[in-house]
Amino acid sequence: MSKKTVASLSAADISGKRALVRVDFNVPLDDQGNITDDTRIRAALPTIQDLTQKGAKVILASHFGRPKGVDEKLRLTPVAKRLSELLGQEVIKTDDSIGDEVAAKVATLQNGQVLLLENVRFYKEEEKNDPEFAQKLAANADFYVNDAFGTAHRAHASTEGVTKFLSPSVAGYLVEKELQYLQSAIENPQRPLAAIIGGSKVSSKIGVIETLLEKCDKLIIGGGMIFTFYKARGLNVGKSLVEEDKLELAKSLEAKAKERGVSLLLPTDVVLADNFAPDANSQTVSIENIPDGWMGLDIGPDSVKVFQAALADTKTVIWNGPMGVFEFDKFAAGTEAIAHTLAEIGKTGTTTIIGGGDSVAAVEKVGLADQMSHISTGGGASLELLEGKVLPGIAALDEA
Ligand SMILES: Nc1ncnc2c1ncn2[C@@H]1O[C@H](COP(=O)(O)OP(=O)(O)OP(=O)(O)O)[C@@H](O)[C@H]1O
Ligand SMILES: O=C(O)[C@H](O)COP(=O)(O)O
Repeated sequence: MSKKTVASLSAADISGKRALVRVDFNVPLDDQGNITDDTRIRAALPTIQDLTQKGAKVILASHFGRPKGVDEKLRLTPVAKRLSELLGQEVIKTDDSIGDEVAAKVATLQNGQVLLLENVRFYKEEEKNDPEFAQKLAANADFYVNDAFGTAHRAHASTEGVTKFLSPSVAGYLVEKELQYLQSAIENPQRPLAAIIGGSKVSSKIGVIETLLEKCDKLIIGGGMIFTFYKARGLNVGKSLVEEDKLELAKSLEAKAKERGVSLLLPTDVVLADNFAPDANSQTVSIENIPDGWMGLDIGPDSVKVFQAALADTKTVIWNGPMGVFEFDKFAAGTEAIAHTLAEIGKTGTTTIIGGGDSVAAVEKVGLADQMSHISTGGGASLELLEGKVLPGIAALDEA
């Protein structure tokens, strides 16, 4: 990575200095307000601990959800509690992200102490990347660290704007690791490189499919988007999810794959449901035999075998998006089989990268997260990086 990193800052550089650290603590909560997955909090620990060990005063900033103004349900209080447990030290929490209360608490910070600001999105200025708001955030700190990979694709005040007011502005360990895996997978991969793209709609994955067609040797497609490809081939898809306005696009992607010599694989069979429900009646058919009135919610066992064979000799695999509606147990087998396949080929040295969002949830559901080479903490951010886009939160950091 060509960006300056937190690792390059010595204790002599930062002891006693105030670090504004942007993290992504946008974690899921249950109905009672309990954190159901603290992965993103744990992922920020190396940076926080490095800074505290070097004697910096750490001021953490994060968004939480998409509030419109102050929202009591979207305060970062449960996050502060969890972070205190994980760090084994008290995390001071403020009720605001700027202003007098914050300044007063920051003034009392000792070297190595950690403070968490309130949800920065309580101010609409955050998402507008308002320079005045960015300046107010920066006012409490001496330098800036961005470790919020999951929000690096947003040009917001706390991810981009603050860098204009703080120096140095450096990347944290999580950002460094995410870039190292995701960038090298597309720029300099061990080949053969396979990409597995799933999820609901082709429209949300066009950019990534187009970029990956330029880079990978094999492209495996699953999830709801397969039916747009089938319909474009003239097959009956029953009442499966189809984007009628993307039929031509599906045809052109298949043509492009052929032209480039990329092997584009679609499922050969699908698991159908009579309605979109966890207890729907189901049947497995080959893709030529989808009857009217049924919808495809998973890839079938034959497809799994075909995909496994295609993946067997790969050296790098990038996976983004589930193969089916894995939230319903009855339609989770295809996604789970792919997770197991990746765990298997990982044992023989293949680099396996899971690109955020629902595919991560699926890998965690089957307990295979620790068997993957890299699990991204960013859904949208990892997708944009794989699309070859510049992430504003990274671009704004100092060059190494
Ligand atoms: N055959 C299908 N029909 C309808 N929905 C499907 C089908 N297959 C998968 N899905 C749904 O697609 C959704 C995931 O799609 P999405 O494009 O958001 O994936 P993702 O990129 O992994 O997630 P994220 O957007 O969180 O990063 C899941 O909720 C899943 O139920
Ligand atoms: O969960 C995420 O993908 C990130 O925290 C970014 O959140 P956002 O999509 O609301 O900007």
